[in-house]
Parts: sequence; C-alpha cells; structure tokens
Amino acid sequence: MKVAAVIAAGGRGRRMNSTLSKQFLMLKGRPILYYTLNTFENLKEIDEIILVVGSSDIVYAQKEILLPYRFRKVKLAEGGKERQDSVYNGLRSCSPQTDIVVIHDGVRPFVTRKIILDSIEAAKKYKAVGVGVPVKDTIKVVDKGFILNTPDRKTLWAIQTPQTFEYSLILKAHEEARKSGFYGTDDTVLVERLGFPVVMIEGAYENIKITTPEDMIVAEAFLNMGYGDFKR
Ligand SMILES: Nc1ccn([C@@H]2O[C@H](COP(=O)(O)OP(=O)(O)OP(=O)(O)O)[C@@H](O)[C@H]2O)c(=O)n1
Ligand SMILES: C[C@](O)(CO)[C@H](O)COP(=O)(O)O
Repeated sequence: MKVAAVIAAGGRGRRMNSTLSKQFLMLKGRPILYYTLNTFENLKEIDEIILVVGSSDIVYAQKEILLPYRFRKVKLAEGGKERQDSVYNGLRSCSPQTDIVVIHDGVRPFVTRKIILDSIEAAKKYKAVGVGVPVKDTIKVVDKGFILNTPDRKTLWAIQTPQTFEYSLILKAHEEARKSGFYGTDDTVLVERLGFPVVMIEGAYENIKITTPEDMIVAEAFLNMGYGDFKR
C-alpha cells in the first residue's frame, strides 16, 4: 500500500500581514513548515511527500527548507491561485502507484503522528476521511446582521486537516469540481459533492491553523508546552 502526503503551502498568508509567506515564518528558530514536514518525514507509513508552494516561493523553499533540513521524502510542486488548485497540482505530482493520499495544511504544525495514522487507517476502510473537533461555541447562522437560526451544536464540528482519501477518489472529486467551476475551502466537500460518504474522526483542538498574528503567540506557547510530534 503506497501512501503519499500532499502538504498545501502555496498561499501567501495575507491575514498574517507579513512580507514573507507565513509558512516560512520562524517559531523558536525554525520555519513553521519545518515542524509540519518533520512529523510526516519521520512516519515510516508515508512513502512520499509533495510540498506545494507558490511559484515565487519555489527557490526559497529549496534553499531554506529542503536543503538545510534534508527532507529525504519531499518533492516540490507548484501551487495555484486557490488552495484547491494547489492541492490539485499536488495530487497530480503524486506517484501514479499511490493508493492513499493524506492532504494537510503546511500551517498546521501541531498535527500528531496518531492523527495522521488514524486517518490513514480510516481511509483504508472508508476511502474518505475528515479530521475535526466538535465546536465549543454555540454557532449562529447570520444574514444581513440578524440571526436566522441556531443549529444544534451536537451536530457541528470544525474541520481540520489532515483529510485522507483513496487516491483515485479524491483525484476524481477534484476533476469533477474543476469541470463545474466549484471551489470549496477544504477537500472533503469535493467528495461530499459526489454523494460519497465521508467519515469524520476526532483531531485535536491544538491542531490549529496558523492564520493571524495572534496564532503565532499561541503556537509558540504550544511549542513551549511540548505539543507536536516533530523532532525538537
Ligand atoms: N493558493 C493557495 C492558498 C492556500 N494554500 C495553503 O492552504 C493552507 C490553508 O490556507 P490559509 O490558512 O487560508 O492560507 P493562506 O491562503 O496563505 O492565507 P490567507 O487566506 O490569509 O492569505 C495554507 O497552508 C496555505 O499555504 C495553498 O496551498 N495554495
Ligand atoms: C482546509 C482547512 O484547513 C479546513 O479547516 C481550511 O478550510 C483551509 O483554510 P482557509 O482559511 O479556509 O482557506
């Protein structure tokens, strides 16, 4: 069984307001992407890693990530305009023998070995897997400044990555979405559109997506608390 990982790192991180793309920002002396890639690189269950970065970041990624940290399994692919385009390019760069693909955001460095392995095991059985956590807040549907309704919290989960799939299924889901011009903000929604059931497994509240400047402070605190499975 051949398992690939596609690490989406082709964004600019506009909400971070930094000149450097946020996935290259330093946390305790190492780039965010180092932590994410290190956890995947050290899993024997992962055969190859496709790191997708924007075209203007390819040289930087080679020089500042691949060379200094000697990631053996990582190959670079060029990103696209939206996250979905970047993931699609990553999927097309996977070895054609790939059976299962784990899609993960480069800016979620606190993913654990257990979450990745649980998602792979679930994908062997169910072919399409989302990782998420039950929401802690009460969520309101709001339109034009007024609350429309209050969905039952018991049914609401916040979706994270990894999202793990049978390779042929997720490739087909991306191709169908492209044909109809559909863009989603994650990958499970593309499989949902096919009418195929997607199983949800529990991730972790600390598996945050580093998005805005205050997330850097939280991430540094998590590092100090020993969260994450990367080599320190
Ligand atoms: N064209 C894009 C856009 C996003 N991503 C990646 O998708 C992940 C989650 O996206 P998000 O946090 O929204 O990142 P950005 O698009 O970089 O952030 P922003 O929306 O603030 O610009 C990130 O690892 C990001 O690099 C990508 O691979 N290609
Ligand atoms: C895929 C994702 O990480 C799920 O939470 C997220 O949707 C991608 O980032 P964005 O901020 O929604 O673009």
